Amino acid sequence: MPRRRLSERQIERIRTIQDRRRQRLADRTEAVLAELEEAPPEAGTVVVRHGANLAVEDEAGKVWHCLARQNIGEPVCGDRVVWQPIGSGRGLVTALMARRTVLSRPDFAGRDKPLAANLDQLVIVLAPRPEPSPYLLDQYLVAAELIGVRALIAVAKTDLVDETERPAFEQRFAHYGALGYPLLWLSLRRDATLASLAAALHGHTSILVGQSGVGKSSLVKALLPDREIQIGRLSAATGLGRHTTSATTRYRLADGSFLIDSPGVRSFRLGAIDPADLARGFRELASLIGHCRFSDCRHDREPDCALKAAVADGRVHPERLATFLHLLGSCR
Ligand SMILES: Nc1nc2c(ncn2[C@@H]2O[C@H](COP(=O)(O)OP(=O)(O)OP(=O)(O)O)[C@@H](O)[C@H]2O)c(=O)[nH]1
Ligand SMILES: [Zn+2]
Repeated sequence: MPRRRLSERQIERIRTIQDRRRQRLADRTEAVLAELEEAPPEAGTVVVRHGANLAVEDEAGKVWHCLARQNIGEPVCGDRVVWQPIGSGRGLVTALMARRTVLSRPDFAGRDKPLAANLDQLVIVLAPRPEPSPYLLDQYLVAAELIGVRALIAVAKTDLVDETERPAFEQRFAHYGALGYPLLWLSLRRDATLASLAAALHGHTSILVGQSGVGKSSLVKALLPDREIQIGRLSAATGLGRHTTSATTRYRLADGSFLIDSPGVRSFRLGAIDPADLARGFRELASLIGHCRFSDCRHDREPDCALKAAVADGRVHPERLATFLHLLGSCR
């Protein structure tokens, strides 16, 4: 079919429509820019991210629905940002401040993907059931050491242990206390106030991690009785909807401390790490590395191994060395 040429009049009309559109866009951009110039940049914290949308809390505690400028990197929950209001309760994030700490998880392609920033405490939850795994606990501790955050061991559901078995059960974790990791014994059945845990969270931005079934959700529920209200406030301020609740979110605890919650992060595992980094992850081993007779000691059957000597005289718990060697094996 031959192509029909547009008449002069039709072309003129299309031009006019395009011009008008262009003008409207220019006016709007100018209005946004004018407002940007008027409103000084402010600091804020990302409470939750949903795709390109961010809920940013300003220094006065008000939440703004923001978009981020494209060239500034990817802000995540907990990030400190510079932003400016751009009218109708919305804001534009113009810069990402340096992160003090960041918790990442490898994505499907094995690349580290940041999940939460600026947290300062990892609360590792375990329980009598499911059976605690020292190997998993050590991996979380290594992660905390490498990220540079405090680690706290919270043993939940302790009511499941008989009084007679209790000393032996507690003894299994005593060496972690000796390493300087605080140990908390919790039971929602016996003491739902969680006073000791609340005290340990005071002044920190914490995150709960641990294997499925140890009671993390129950602890979060008890710590955040107003979680639904906080979610409602966030979605009202941002219009992002309640489906954002499955995203990593920073909640405010009763005393003003923060708890970052994300179902996905709760069971994160240690990603691939460098052997040198691995040694930094074990407090008691870091200073022993390099003191074996052989520089390439595998800490296995070699004579004069500093690590095995430390286990033999009780300075290092055998389970800790076993985890270290197991993880070292997977580094190679
Ligand atoms: N006996 C006892 N059971 C508890 C306690 N706290 C939680 N539970 C139970 O333990 C089970 C697991 O608790 P959750 O809070 O769902 O565990 P979770 O770690 O969040 O599990 P995932 O969501 O799979 O990661 C539930 O049946 C809880 O009711 C407690 O203090 N004592
Ligand atoms: Zn050695």
